[in-house]
Amino acid sequence: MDLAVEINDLNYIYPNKTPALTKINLKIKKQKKTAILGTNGSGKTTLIYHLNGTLLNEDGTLKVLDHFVNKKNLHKIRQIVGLLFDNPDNQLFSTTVYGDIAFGPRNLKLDQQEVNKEVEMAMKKVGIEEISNRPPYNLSLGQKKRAAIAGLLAMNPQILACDEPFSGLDPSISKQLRTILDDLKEQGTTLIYSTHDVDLTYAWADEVIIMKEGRVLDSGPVSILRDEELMQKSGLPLPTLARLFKHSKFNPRTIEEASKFIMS
Ligand SMILES: Nc1ncnc2c1ncn2[C@@H]1O[C@H](COP(=O)(O)OP(=O)(O)OP(=O)(O)O)[C@@H](O)[C@H]1O
Repeated sequence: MDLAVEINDLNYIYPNKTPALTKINLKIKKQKKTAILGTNGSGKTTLIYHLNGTLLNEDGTLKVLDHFVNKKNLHKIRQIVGLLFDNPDNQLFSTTVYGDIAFGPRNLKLDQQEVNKEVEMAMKKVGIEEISNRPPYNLSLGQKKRAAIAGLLAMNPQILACDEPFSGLDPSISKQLRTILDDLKEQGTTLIYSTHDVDLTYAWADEVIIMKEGRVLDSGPVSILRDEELMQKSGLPLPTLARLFKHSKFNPRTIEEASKFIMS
């Protein structure tokens, strides 16, 4: 199996002694959309922050594309894993969108022409060319998220780890962002995102990791979200379509699939 991330016996306790992750063992596949799903406080963000070394494990091991995540490796790890923060204001600091996206390539000491090329490519992938000269602080949330993603894409990460990427977005902007992320996956990027949205995950993700109180309850293909006992343990509801089609031999994951079934 081609692995993007491999985690063995990872524990993490915050400095104030809150245990946030306990005995995490996980394998996350390459070039898939993997959701980290759990109720508030279940450890999703803490886990995502470990993927690029924003938080460093105290014991256990974490590897991304066969590189150990540790203090010595951080430069390499952050080229491999782009981390999208929940709040894009924590990611956008320049006076223009262009400046923010150019920050990473400039740090890599690329010449101006190469920087321009990376920035233009990244802006094109998320469709924000027209706001290149705007200051990030007065953009809409959807624009800020796209600008922050472009900043990550300019570094050509193989893995994109997104903390609650869809929170606060209206349905149409959320859909637009999913299309952008789908295109990135098509181009070979591995996507890992945290969420507590079971319906969105059931419809969109390939794989799911279910967290509860800092532990992994279960992981596997999204079909595990149909397991009532598991979902009850997780504190999350069954996906609406799984509930509706509980007694059917069909398992539609999207409204489109469900309506095809109903009309047939
Ligand atoms: N900086 C911190 N210092 C101390 N404890 C923290 C810190 N950040 C998170 N925690 C605690 O760690 C545990 C896991 O929190 P985490 O933010 O990872 O959960 P989450 O699943 O992402 O929650 P949410 O969905 O609400 O964002 C919680 O008990 C939380 O209170």
